[in-house]
Amino acid sequence: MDRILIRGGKRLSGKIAISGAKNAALTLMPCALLTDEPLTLRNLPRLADADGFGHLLNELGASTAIEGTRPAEFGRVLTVRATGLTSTVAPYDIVRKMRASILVLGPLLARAGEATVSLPGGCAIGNRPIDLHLKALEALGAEIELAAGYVKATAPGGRLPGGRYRFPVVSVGATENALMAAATAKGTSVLENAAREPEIVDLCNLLVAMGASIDGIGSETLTIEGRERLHGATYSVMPDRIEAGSYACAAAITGGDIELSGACAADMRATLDALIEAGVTVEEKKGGIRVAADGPLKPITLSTAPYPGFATDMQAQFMAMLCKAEGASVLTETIFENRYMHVPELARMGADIQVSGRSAIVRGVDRLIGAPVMATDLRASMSLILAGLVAEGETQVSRIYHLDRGYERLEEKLQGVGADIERVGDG
Ligand SMILES: CC(=O)N[C@H]1[C@@H](OP(=O)(O)OP(=O)(O)OC[C@H]2O[C@@H](n3ccc(=O)[nH]c3=O)[C@H](O)[C@@H]2O)O[C@H](CO)[C@@H](O)[C@@H]1O
Ligand SMILES: C=C(OP(=O)(O)O)C(=O)O
Repeated sequence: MDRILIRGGKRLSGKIAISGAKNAALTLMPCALLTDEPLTLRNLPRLADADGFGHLLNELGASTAIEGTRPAEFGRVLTVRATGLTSTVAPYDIVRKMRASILVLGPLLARAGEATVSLPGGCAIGNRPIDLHLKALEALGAEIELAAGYVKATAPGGRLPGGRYRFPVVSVGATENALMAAATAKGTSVLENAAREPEIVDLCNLLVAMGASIDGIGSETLTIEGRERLHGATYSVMPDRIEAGSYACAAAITGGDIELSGACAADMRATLDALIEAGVTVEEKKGGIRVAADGPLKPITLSTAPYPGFATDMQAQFMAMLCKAEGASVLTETIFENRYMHVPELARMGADIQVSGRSAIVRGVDRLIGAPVMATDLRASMSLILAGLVAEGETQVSRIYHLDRGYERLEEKLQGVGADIERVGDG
């Protein structure tokens, strides 16, 4: 299996092109199931998860064609044609590898009046239930049965009537499923306490481009007037705010100066505010964001929260960065119960982190030392890369398939700003 080797200690400077967002791409791709016309997505990131989602769409009978596969290109253009569906089943083997597969539930139900999707189960970062996805779909009129590890959802008479649902807690995935299901319902649907993440706004904008009627985009109340049918569209995936935030942490931890080209500051205020609080310079420029650090980092206190709060997907990277702050920081993870798996790996590199329940005290250390470490999930993996960039000696990160799910050509981008990093195989 491939590993990433990093020889730490280089100050990073230069420009990194930010890719299309994984978490947007994986909610835009299932929209192709809502129409028999082609859906073209530009700026699709070259990621294992986007490819995996393409396979799932193929499994359901949609064709997928990708352009822009020249190695030098970052964004790709994907066209999905779901002219006729041949299956409404998302099987266990696909769903267990990629949790985002659950996002075909709403669109299949809307398009075909039925969907059978494997229950995703837990994953390394926590339990991750889907009860709210199911409750929201029931409120829109779906009948739901659970059997043999699968959810079977049906729209009585073939089309959902639509309805009102108030989410008891903010759920990104459940809001996405409900939005897609409501887009072609017979009547009007109202989703209250909906997630407001920029990826939800991206989804709403695509649905509107396909002919949907959605009011309240970007707010916690979404009103969707169901349309008889949606049409095809051409749409660009938004820039990845988590990838941009991760490279911002790379600039900060190495005392570097990086321009994140294509990053959208408005989508990542909480991350930028936290960087500024940690003593990092953040400059919003036309077409990107410059992040630079020339003094010691300051300790900060952070708590993850739904958008516009500080993203859970940035917690691990900040934890690595704060290992180099002068003093003790406190991080609290409120979204997932088990998102501290990077802590023992960072400790192997000399980090001083004490976890107590949902909070972690990170005491800054003078030196991190390179070591063999193991990636456990996507953002945990990135925290190990960040620590490796500043550690003395060599860090070897194994199980990097996690990174390939969410960071397009990571080592190439980091090499481009001066990091000593490479991917090596076992052989
Ligand atoms: C609000 C939030 O930050 N969501 C994050 C979550 O989205 P993702 O869509 O995976 O998770 P949700 O937003 O649905 O989960 C938010 C919270 O609600 C709970 N829950 C969710 C669904 C459900 O049916 N029942 C239930 O109890 C979850 O356990 C969690 O505590 O992980 C993604 C990947 O890391 C992030 O990009 C999202 O920003
Ligand atoms: C955990 C993440 O993604 P997923 O929900 O695809 O596992 C993430 O993007 O940080």
